[in-house]
Amino acid sequence: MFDKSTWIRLPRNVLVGHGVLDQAAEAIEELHLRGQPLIVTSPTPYELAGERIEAQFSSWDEEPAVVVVEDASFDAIERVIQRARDVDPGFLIGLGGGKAIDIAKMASDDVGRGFVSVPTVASHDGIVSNRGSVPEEGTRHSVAAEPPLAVVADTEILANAPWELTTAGCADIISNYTAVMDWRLAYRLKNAPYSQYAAALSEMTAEMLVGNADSIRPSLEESSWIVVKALVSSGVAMSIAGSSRPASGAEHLFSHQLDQIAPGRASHGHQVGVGSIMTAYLHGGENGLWREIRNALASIDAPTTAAELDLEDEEVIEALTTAHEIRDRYTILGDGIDETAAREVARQTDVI
Ligand SMILES: NC(=O)C1=CN([C@@H]2O[C@H](COP(=O)(O)OP(=O)(O)OC[C@H]3O[C@@H](n4cnc5c(N)ncnc54)[C@H](OP(=O)(O)O)[C@@H]3O)[C@@H](O)[C@H]2O)C=CC1
Ligand SMILES: O=C(CO)COP(=O)(O)O
Ligand SMILES: [Zn+2]
Repeated sequence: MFDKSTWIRLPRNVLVGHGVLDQAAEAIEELHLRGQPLIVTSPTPYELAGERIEAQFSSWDEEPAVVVVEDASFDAIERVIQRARDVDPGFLIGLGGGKAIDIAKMASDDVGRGFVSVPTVASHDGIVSNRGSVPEEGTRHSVAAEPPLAVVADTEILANAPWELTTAGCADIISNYTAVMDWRLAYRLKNAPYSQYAAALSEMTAEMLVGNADSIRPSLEESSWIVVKALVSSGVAMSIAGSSRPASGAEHLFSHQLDQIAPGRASHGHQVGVGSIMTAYLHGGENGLWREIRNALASIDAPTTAAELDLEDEEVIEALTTAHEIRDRYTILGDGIDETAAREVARQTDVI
């Protein structure tokens, strides 16, 4: 068996636009995928788009099987894997937000079938990436998985999704600035594996999103288009790198730690956005990029303070001082930031 860890695996058909949901089966057929589809979804996306997807397979030999998951958990993945073993599908379709898509992604890996991502929210770059992430007992397990074979992102549906989910997706992209800074630091100081192409793509994606921030407005379909393209691009950067490094640095460690300290309080994207303000400050000090990041987040209505994340100041300090323990990934936090320094950075950046 060859070592596939260095292969670059990307989605082949990426459909982004108004009404493309109705082209899902065509995009799938074009990939020569055969057999019964297994749709993995959650309640709201199923209600919004389930019938339209199912109808497209009515002329196929076998109509789709459907499994609706309520929560993102290992139990839910196990249930989907069991269903997939019973159904023996040709491929899986993840229809929904990060919950349904991650579960479809991880189950498809387990049963050795491809999967197609049909996002109904643009909440983070997991909807197109080669990473799966499932919360369990207050922690989050981030694992390597296969990226989707195709992505079908209907901007009409995405534009009608709750605005906070779209701003979370934007913030996840804006955080690429600091992720790349951390990655370069780790490359220089620790000789961490580094890809110039992936870093440049990730940075450019954040720049383009910030450059288009004025066009990112609630219920404006163009906004969803800009955000999804950025999420796809970020996912591609991760696939080129073979890791989440281009899109996940200390700001993500901070967010993962918050998921343990204050589970369910704020979304992934919003947490990494605030983390990015503080880690940019640590990288650049007074005159750094942190103000630009904060202004970009504020301009798209994303949180920039602990209070806007519904967090106590002390929870932010605890997450900052313990974030380096989350995983073996060198960042600007080094082997840990002490409490006085954490308080200083959070105060200087107006996070607390
Ligand atoms: N792979 C990765 O790299 C990453 C993965 N994640 C994972 O992703 C998950 C979080 O993703 P997120 O997308 O926020 O969560 P969900 O999939 O839970 O979606 C968020 C909410 O939006 C609802 N919803 C979905 N689509 C629509 C729509 N079009 N209109 C109105 N409501 C809608 C869902 O309803 P309902 O529950 O009824 O279906 C849910 O209440 C977590 O499991 C997290 O661990 C997070 C970051 C990165
Ligand atoms: O959220 C991600 C990138 O935006 C994935 O990163 P992690 O590997 O830290 O879960
Ligand atoms: Zn992220």
